[in-house]
Amino acid sequence: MESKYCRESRVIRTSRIFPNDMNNHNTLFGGRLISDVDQVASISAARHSRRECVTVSIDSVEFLHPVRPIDSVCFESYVTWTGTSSMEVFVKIIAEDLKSGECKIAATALLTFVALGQDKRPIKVPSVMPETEEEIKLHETAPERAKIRNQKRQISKDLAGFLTMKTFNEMN
Ligand SMILES: CCCCCCCCCCCCCCCC(=O)SCCNC(=O)CCNC(=O)[C@H](O)C(C)(C)COP(=O)(O)OP(=O)(O)OC[C@H]1O[C@@H](n2cnc3c(N)ncnc32)[C@H](O)[C@@H]1OP(=O)(O)O
Repeated sequence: MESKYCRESRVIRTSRIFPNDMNNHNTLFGGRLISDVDQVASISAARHSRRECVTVSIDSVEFLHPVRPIDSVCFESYVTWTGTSSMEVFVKIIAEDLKSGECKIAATALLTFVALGQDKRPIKVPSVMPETEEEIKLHETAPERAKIRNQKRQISKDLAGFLTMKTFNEMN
């Protein structure tokens, strides 16, 4: 299977902030930002695999600076690394003060998507060829993050096996 460059899965989307997107601190609501991150990242996963993709894990979201009503917000995402059917997607969120032009990295996120075949089961995806310094850094450090993800997944599975539906069943 052929490999693909990070730039082939790159998505860039810039938006304004509207009153409905704000929290009670008058800054961008974190949940709103995560929803947009998932949307943008899912397009990168689809561009890389040209398959239907599902989010299996939002691995990290770091809120570094609040986004204010005067800012525009730019999402940049691309696939950094792939396993067999899984793809790690990095998202960088840049806030631009539209009055002064000052730009800040407001947040970063890493997500994992899985490509599905016609049978809705995981299917193999192309590997990644990084080119820029940032892409190379993210690509080289990805196997270690994948190892941690798999450990966390096992812990979550073990916990799910232990959880009870008792309260839910009693209340419904
Ligand atoms: C081309 C265009 C088409 C257009 C078409 C139109 C459709 C337009 C739809 C738009 C869509 C928008 C995108 C929204 C995205 C959602 O909103 S998706 C909704 C939320 N997500 C879900 O519901 C996913 C639920 N999970 C699942 O269904 C199953 O876990 C899956 C994905 C089928 C995988 O099944 P499984 O039995 O767990 O498979 P398994 O072989 O164990 O693992 C497969 C891979 O997934 C990885 N993995 C699984 N779980 C995890 C986890 N929790 N953490 C990390 N890695 C994991 C494994 O490590 C493995 O990786 P590889 O070694 O293959 O690289």
